[in-house]
Amino acid sequence: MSKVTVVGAGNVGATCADVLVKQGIADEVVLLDIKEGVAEGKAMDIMQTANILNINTRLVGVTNDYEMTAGSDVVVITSGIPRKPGMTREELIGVNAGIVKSVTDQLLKHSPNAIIVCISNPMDTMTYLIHKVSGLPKNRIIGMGGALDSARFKYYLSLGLNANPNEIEGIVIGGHGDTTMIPLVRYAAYRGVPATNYLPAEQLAKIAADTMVGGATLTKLLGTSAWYAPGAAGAQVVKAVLHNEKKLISCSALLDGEYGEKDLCIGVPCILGKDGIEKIVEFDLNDEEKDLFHKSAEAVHKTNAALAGAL
Ligand SMILES: NC(=O)C1=CN([C@@H]2O[C@H](COP(=O)(O)OP(=O)(O)OC[C@H]3O[C@@H](n4cnc5c(N)ncnc54)[C@H](O)[C@@H]3O)[C@@H](O)[C@H]2O)C=CC1
Ligand SMILES: O=C([O-])CC(=O)C(=O)O
Repeated sequence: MSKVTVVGAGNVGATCADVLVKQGIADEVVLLDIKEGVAEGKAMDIMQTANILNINTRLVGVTNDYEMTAGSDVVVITSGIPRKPGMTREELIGVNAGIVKSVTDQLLKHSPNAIIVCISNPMDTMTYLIHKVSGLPKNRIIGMGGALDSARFKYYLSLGLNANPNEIEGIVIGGHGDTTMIPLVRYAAYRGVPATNYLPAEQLAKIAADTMVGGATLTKLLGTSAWYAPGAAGAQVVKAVLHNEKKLISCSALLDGEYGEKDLCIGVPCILGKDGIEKIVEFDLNDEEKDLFHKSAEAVHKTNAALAGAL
């Protein structure tokens, strides 16, 4: 029996729970929110599709009842405020650090062996905060950002190539921020053939730039940040762990010398399996990519410094 808890029954959390249930990724899912009745209502609505869609997963919604989350194999943290148009993710740190810290403490009391997936923003810094407050081994804390950013990169590449997104390779590393993401254009490919063979450099540069501000673009259109792809990307990470898939997915991981950086969480290619982050894969970066990675790491360190009060 596999059990997953999703904290935060807002746009991202409810979508993640919905995908977990509809794809039958876990046997049991608990959706928890602090707002009275919201998680119960969303769980009820989702479960009323059970007969229509032939769902076998059991989903329950609870208001702040951590006893119900006990024994979870994976816990997903989406609680916290989203940004509004014109804001950066980093501006959310003041409110979200306190929420993420208290949620982590309560989750681990009831599921001491769980693998944690952090989605709340600013995600790299919230993932780092979870390391600091929990002291868990580094394989057990996964930041979800690169999975989404890579999906957006492949989406924009598919538009440029006029191709099926499922036949495209693309990965984004670095921080999950408007200016810190690094779409690795050199490694983008269509059916194994480098995208650089098909598209001119200026068009690839535009695809990379659109990917970097992918979240901001949606926030401007929607008035709040996106949820369908973020929720699905969260579920993709949960699935890789629960099903021991050994998939390579870009995730925010605690670095200890990899890519020449340490003491921060930032997006890098990770092999995900039953132990969480089972391996960090070091891609061969050229000088320009290395420089971008170090600049991205510097920016993430700077955001982490603002955590001082919360630790
Ligand atoms: N890492 C990523 O790729 C992405 C991260 N995000 C982030 O995810 C977070 C959630 O976004 P949305 O779902 O759109 O926001 P939302 O406002 O729709 O939902 C957040 C939920 O968290 C709940 N909450 C607040 N404090 C809580 C607590 N202490 N315990 C339990 N629940 C609590 C709220 O009641 C609310 O229902 C934001 O910080 C957003 O920036 C969003 C999209 C992608
Ligand atoms: O843009 C935001 O604030 C939410 C997020 O992280 C994303 O959609 O990439």
